[in-house]
Amino acid sequence: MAFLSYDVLSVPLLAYVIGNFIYSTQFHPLHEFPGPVSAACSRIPYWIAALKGDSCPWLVKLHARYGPVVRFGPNDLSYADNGQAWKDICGPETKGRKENGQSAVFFGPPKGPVHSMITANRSDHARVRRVLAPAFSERALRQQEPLFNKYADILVAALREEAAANGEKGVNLVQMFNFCTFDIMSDLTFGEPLGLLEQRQYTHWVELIFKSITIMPVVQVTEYYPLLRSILRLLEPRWIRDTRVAHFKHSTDRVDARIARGDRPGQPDIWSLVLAAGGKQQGDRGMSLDEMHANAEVFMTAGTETSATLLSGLCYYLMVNPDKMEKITGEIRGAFAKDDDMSLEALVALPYLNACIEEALRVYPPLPDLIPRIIPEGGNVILDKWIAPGTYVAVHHTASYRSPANFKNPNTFAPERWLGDPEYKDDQREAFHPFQYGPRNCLGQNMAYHEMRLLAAKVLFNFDLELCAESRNWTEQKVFILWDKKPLMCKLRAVTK
Ligand code: HEM
Repeated sequence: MAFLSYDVLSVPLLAYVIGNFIYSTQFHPLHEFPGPVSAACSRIPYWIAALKGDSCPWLVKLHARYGPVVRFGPNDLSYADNGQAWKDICGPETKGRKENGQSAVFFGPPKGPVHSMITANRSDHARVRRVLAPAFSERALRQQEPLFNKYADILVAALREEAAANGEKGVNLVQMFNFCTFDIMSDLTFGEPLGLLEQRQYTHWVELIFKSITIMPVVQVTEYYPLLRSILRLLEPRWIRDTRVAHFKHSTDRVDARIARGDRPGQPDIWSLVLAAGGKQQGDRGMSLDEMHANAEVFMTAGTETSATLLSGLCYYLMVNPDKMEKITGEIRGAFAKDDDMSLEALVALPYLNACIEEALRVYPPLPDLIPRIIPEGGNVILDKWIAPGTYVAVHHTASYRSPANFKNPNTFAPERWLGDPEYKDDQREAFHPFQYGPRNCLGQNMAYHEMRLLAAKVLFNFDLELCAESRNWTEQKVFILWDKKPLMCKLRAVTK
């Protein structure tokens, strides 16, 4: 009897496996694209890598083996070409071509009643982006300069205290940069800091932001399989739902309080610039209060950890490349007599600082993996090949930036490649888009550059940095959408001027 039931179950299962194998590898619209057979038949190999935090090196290896286009799941293509794929995948809608959509599976369901700009449909995205743009313009950044300076100075003072208190034990730079970028963004989004630099510890709310990012692959698995999603939603313990609601409410309450308080004279934040430009109108010219809530959450995740990651990576690569460290500190310390001289404008003019930031974005991009788009109805052409609707397509950041076909000596930290060094004349710069490409690229890109220049310059102006032995292999990290960063321990010695 047991033998019979075994047969009853195993025969259809075997038929499914064989049928799926034949369809996936011979008849599926993507069957001609190279990649592992197991990945063509099932998304499970990708999920295993993603859940272990290994999807990034897994995809880099697949590109090294199969070339610039890899089929890494039944409906999934990853690209690492010399730049055209960015245009074909993330470029704007044109007359004959629809925009590829954002993936709801990748980003998960909205936290509140409406979508943030990240997952909004094309027309809502364009409207919200237009409304928010004045708060991220060069003009706005100049008005916000005193705020950036204030936190940069608090960071330097906090580092001085930590260095004095910890001596040879070292200071965790990852944490200090996170404290600073969260304080800055909270001031810009809620009109008040979180006080992290002051208290030198994360609040529960910030810890939950980090946790919600690391569980993203789990959310993605459940979003990918609708039945699994429905079952898990039914089984979800009440406390998880309550925590999610409370977390979102924490930021909506803060936005509401900020709006009720009104503007702080002479201290423009994001909302004062948006509201001054007529932002909070209903209809097609403004954004609703729900949208303000949803996008405040985005600013607090997209605009904090990313810049802190780059700054940590930059310091690490400089510490392990003493010749580059000497050049950059020479440039910064030679250009300014005192901290107050470091204006955002003056820092734009430092070539080596800017080249080091660019190179750190290449070797340690804050979003190292891929952000997929979905091919819309009717299909789209990518790299001269028609791709069927419903396919997930993405450019892989790390595979593109570490490809020897795109960058000479790809694993070497060489800021000189951004300064016209003839050795790097054949580098494929069009492949490099750490802030993504097209109408949904990073809205905060200019802000990020100014912030990173300022914080890097202030730290390197005031301190000599030395890597602690325990952080020697710091870049060996897992990736759960973002780098799962270990502490970056380093000894700081105040520079005497
Ligand atoms: C080194 C620092 C940063 C990096 C590498 C970075 C990277 C990115 C990337 C790759 C995207 C595209 C995501 C997608 O395809 O959906 C993005 C979007 C975005 N980023 Fe950044 N970002 C950084 C800093 C910032 C900062 C400081 C802000 C300020 C608030 C910010 C705000 C945003 C926003 C609002 C979006 C969504 C744009 C849209 O959907 O139109 N980012 N960022």
